[in-house]
Amino acid sequence: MNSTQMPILWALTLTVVTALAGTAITKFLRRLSTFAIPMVGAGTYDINTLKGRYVKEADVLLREGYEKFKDSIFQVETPDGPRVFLPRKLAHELKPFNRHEASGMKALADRHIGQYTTIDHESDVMLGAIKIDLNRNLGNFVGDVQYEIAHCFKTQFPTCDEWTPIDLHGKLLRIVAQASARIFVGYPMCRNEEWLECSTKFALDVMTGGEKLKQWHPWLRPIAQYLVPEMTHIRGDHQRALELQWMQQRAKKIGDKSFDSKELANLQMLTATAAIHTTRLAIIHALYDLAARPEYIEPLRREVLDVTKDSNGRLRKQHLTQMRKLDSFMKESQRHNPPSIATFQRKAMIPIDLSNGFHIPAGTIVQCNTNMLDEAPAEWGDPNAFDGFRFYKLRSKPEDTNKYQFASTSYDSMQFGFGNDACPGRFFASNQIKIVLAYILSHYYFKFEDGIVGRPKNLMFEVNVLADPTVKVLFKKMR
Ligand code: HEM
Repeated sequence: MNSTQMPILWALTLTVVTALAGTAITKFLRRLSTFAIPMVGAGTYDINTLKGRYVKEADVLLREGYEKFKDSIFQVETPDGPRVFLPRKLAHELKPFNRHEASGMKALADRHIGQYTTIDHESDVMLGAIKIDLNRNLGNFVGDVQYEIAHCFKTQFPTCDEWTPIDLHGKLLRIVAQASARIFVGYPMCRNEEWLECSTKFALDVMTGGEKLKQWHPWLRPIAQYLVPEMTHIRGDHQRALELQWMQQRAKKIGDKSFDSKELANLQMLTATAAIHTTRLAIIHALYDLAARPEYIEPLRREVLDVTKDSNGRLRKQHLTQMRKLDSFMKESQRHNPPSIATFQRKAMIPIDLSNGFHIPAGTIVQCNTNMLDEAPAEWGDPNAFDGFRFYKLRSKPEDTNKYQFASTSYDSMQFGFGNDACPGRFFASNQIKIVLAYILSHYYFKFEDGIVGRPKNLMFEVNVLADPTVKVLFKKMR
């Protein structure tokens, strides 16, 4: 062997030894992170089958866990290691812990290796921007959002003079991104193609980049991140977001100097990401539910036209409040098609002891099994049926008129999470969804393309519920 080959040999040996040591340590840590609680499917399937099942059919797996272990804690094998699922009732016990003790953001960041994908943020600036700047001004935004949505339909949608198949996933991504940007970054930036592209692609880059980087051993990730193209895209997205102002203004207002402008740009991207994909998906689910149950279309159209009859179609905040049937339909659609079947995810930042004696060590991620439809209160009626006016009827009692709204969270409605750290953007989302649906109901007829019978089955990616992107809905403009 000559002298030039020696360093290569050493490097190779070192890499192999590092990888072997890393694997052994990972296995050891994995054993430590396994809890003395039942594992769904253990004894029936091998570990790889269980991981695969979690990716493709977590809904079936969690149902099995629920039926077998009912009110007890169980764990599920996932590609990231075992995950602890709490029965919904234990959400009450985690509620008193603040975000620095049980953090939803840290749970999300862990899932997508946020230290690399740049989503590891626990930020009062971002929450203030949403809870204060956005939520206190919702009424002022309605007109602008309606205008932007109308502009999008005119410029982005085909004319639909005849029945025209529409790829809702693509079209609504653009519409929701632009309508949200109208408020987040203002006009004319909301029509800036570069911003729209980076705010819509960021989430995908985070998810895909995170999954690719996870294939590398944790010790090699600091270097491997430069080999994953999505990571390069993420850095580019941040650079572009740097030009924007919203978060800078909020940080200035509260005198917070701990964030440099790069981090503020990151928060801007995070907010857009949290807003766009969730809102778009809720609209698609509602449209699929409407196309599958066309008997709801006319009553909802009537409601939209009735509440706006004195304003020439121009929407104001109180009109959205008056759309109670639409609100109910949206909530029922979300009950059947939640964004995730395991909301209320928290990473314990301190050790937490539950009343049943279960000890959650610091660093553990727990989540609640929140989508068992049959756990609904008896007064809600048949829990498994799709009743688009279920919540409209429940609100008819004077004392319940402000309950059961799309954006209300409760122990029985955890689709937006639960407690102090439930989704802060839900009121904004509720308005955006109503404005888009009201626009569609008052301008288009729509139905599924021929051959689609009933409600298309959703797809699962882990605990996330996705609407089938291959389904086309036909649109025809009203005359
Ligand atoms: C239909 C649309 C939406 C759905 C289904 C949704 C759902 C959720 C859920 C389930 C959570 C976790 C809550 C918890 O763990 O308790 C969450 C958190 C969050 N959402 Fe939303 N969301 C939506 C729209 C939005 C919008 C429009 C924004 C921004 C304007 C937004 C910003 C956030 C943020 C910043 C958090 C983290 C909150 C925290 O850690 O305290 N979301 N969302």
